[in-house]
Amino acid sequence: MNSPAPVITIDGPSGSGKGTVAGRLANDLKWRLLDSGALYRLLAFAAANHGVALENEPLLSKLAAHLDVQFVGATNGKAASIILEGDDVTHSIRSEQVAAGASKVAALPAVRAALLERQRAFRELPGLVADGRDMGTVVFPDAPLKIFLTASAEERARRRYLQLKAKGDDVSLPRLLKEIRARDERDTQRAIAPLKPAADAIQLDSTELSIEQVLERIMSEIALRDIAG
Ligand SMILES: Nc1ncnc2c1ncn2[C@@H]1O[C@H](COP(=O)(O)OP(=O)(O)O)[C@@H](O)[C@H]1O
Ligand SMILES: Nc1ccn([C@H]2C[C@H](O)[C@@H](COP(=O)(O)OP(=O)(O)O)O2)c(=O)n1
Repeated sequence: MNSPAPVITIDGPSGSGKGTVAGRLANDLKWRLLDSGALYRLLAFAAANHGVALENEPLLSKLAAHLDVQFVGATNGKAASIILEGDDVTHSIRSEQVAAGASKVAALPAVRAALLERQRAFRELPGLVADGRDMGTVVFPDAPLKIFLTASAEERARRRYLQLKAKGDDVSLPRLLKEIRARDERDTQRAIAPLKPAADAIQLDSTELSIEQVLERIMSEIALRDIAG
């Protein structure tokens, strides 16, 4: 039997650098990229469009199963654009309001079940880099390399502040810190697939590391395991 495509999972809380690092790795390795958080964001966004309450588990899981989404130009690195039901939502799903909604719908077991196979379908040769909360624990438990990326809440809020400000958003640092803490709490305390490191994950605290230093550490783990050809 052929062995499955290798997967590198990068899990961790908001602002730890998962998306940036996953995108860079996928680009360098020429592997596929799964931004699993985008799926939960898209669902929260679609729910708002269709007037579906964020607590309505049966309807949300139906919506999740039939989510009409295209990741355009996503051969490697980040998707150039994300199209939901024909509309370009690449930027609109990145607000903290949508993120809070994503964190709410993500706590519903039927929603997670509806999105599971869609996520696993991203696993293709030569390999996949997957970022999220439960990539190493639930979606790809057999991944040969699992990273759990963290940073202090203050540093993560500071990074998000700079990121949103650079986009021209009207943001407040104390409010972002509060929102990040609320999301951390919801994501770590939920009963299903909570945010936590897999038993075999390598934990990296990026508070005092640059993006390049985080990448170097991960590249050395890849080399140790000989998983990227
Ligand atoms: N190690 C780091 N040092 C400084 N800034 C970082 C670091 N990692 C990521 N960033 C920046 O922080 C912001 C959030 O990073 P992102 O990758 O979106 O985090 P996540 O996907 O974990 O929420 C981005 O603007 C990114 O450039
Ligand atoms: N694998 C995943 C990915 C995201 N989620 C949920 C929980 C998160 O707070 C939201 C948004 O995730 P996303 O990774 O886009 O958020 P950040 O970029 O880290 O701020 O979705 C999840 O439950 N499981």
